[in-house]
Amino acid sequence: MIPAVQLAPSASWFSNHALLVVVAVALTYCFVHVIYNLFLSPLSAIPGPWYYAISDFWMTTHVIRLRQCKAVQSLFEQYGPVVRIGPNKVVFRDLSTMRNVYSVYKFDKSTYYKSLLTNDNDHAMTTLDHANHAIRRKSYAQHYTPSNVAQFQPEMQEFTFQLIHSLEKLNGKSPVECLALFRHLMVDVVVSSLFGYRLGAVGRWAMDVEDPLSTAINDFPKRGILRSVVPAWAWNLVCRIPNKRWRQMCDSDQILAEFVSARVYEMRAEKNAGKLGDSERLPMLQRLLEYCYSPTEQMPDHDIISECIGHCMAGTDTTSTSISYLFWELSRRPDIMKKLQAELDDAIPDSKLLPDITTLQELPYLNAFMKEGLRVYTAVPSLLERVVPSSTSKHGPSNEIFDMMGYALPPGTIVATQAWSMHRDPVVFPSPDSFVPERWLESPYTSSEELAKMAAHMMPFGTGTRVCGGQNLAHMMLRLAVVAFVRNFDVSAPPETTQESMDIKDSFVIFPAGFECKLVFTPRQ
Ligand code: HEM
Repeated sequence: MIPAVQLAPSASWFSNHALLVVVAVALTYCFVHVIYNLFLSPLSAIPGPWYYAISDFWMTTHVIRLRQCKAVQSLFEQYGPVVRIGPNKVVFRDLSTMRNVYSVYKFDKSTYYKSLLTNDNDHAMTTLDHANHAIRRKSYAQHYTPSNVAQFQPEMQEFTFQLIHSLEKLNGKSPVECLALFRHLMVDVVVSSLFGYRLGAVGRWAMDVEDPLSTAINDFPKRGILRSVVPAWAWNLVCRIPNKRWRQMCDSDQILAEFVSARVYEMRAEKNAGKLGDSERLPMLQRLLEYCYSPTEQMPDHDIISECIGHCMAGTDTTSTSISYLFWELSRRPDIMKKLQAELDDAIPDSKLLPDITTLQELPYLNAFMKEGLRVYTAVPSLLERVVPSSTSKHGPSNEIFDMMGYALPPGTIVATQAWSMHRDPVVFPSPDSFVPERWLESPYTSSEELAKMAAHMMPFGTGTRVCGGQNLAHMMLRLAVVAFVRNFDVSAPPETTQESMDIKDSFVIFPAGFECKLVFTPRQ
């Protein structure tokens, strides 16, 4: 017979009460965590709801409900310009802090941006630290200078008028879904500027034939969200669900990578064969193929591929959603439409022949409309997260504390502001929720100082060293699309497009609550 093993009295107590012990340790941990975050953390003096200070859970509920930027805005309205929204996260709405964080001290980005990786690899937007980003940015910066972007005007106009001709055939008889319409336009424009390649997405849209690349670009962010919530082991199973549309969404990253890789290998082959021209109008890819990180290190192909996918993603839905919202606004504001049409009829005698962009940049009411459009409907209204560094001194690490409007923030604190709130500060923009292009026109009621103050608060393309790389291209396409469409069409909303269906939702970029923006474009008499 095997003798029974006698446990020491204390060991047997623990084994009998194991669950109790675990619960007690967990409760003590939670208690210490709560007490620390509420009373002892260096951030505890910062205003904000107490429950936000102890957990990121509360802000996550707004993220899931696709209303983070509105939630942050109401916290500013309640608690003032600095608010603690998590145990380690502080948001601000203040011009000089914005300059310090993004432009003067150039804080590194937070790890949030890793959720935007393409091809499982970094591109400029996801490169967190300032030094590595500077090397990445140099690879493409020349491509988007205003003068270089202006060289791509002929294609931009051609694709825009291709759309206009297709819509003229519809003769205003049925609504068109603008998000898809302008996505196809932007896919053609971006692909042409990146690769010098004519994709024909607009042509396919006109023939009601699916363009797989445009679909993949639309699917890619949804895939990213799904991928981040499904455990890695389950992802392969999820992707095997036998539904064609579903599989297409799961494969969107592969579709994009295959398309871009094909362009890279094609152009590299041409380069090796000495067949690449040296014209002044280079596609961005040609610049990347020639770019070196250091005198001995060329930019590798996998970085070139993810950089190009990054630009396809960053440039397409942002611009097409902005254009869609501008037309939605015009569909319900005939007063603005009339003023725009009057100015454009005057400046553009032949509706099918647009003048050079420099002429279109000098039209005062159009300029005011574009600024107000970017203020109210910026496609990226979201928190642009940065991390307080170990030192803001140029003389190296010193563990000094960053002073944000009187609050001392230790290194590692995540700080951010958002365009949604900078653009809706009622002191700078009276009646901030109203769409008023006239606020941008100098008048007896608006001084040049007020105009300068409004301009300084605008950050539709971000701000500082990480500002949108393609903003000149975006500005140009927004303007060309508005001018060409307003000159040629009247626009109205069908009954299914309503204030509710167009309510702005955000998941870093914006989209309408109804996931579509149907409008009717009727050729002008
Ligand atoms: C209305 C249209 C657009 C808006 C509102 C927009 C907005 C933004 C914003 C806010 C950022 C900065 C993100 C941050 O600081 O975290 C950004 C970055 C970027 N955008 Fe855009 N964007 C637009 C169009 C475009 C276009 C057309 C392209 C190129 C084809 C583009 C390429 C990029 C790139 C490459 C970056 C990363 C910049 C870097 O870190 O070097 N964007 N964009």
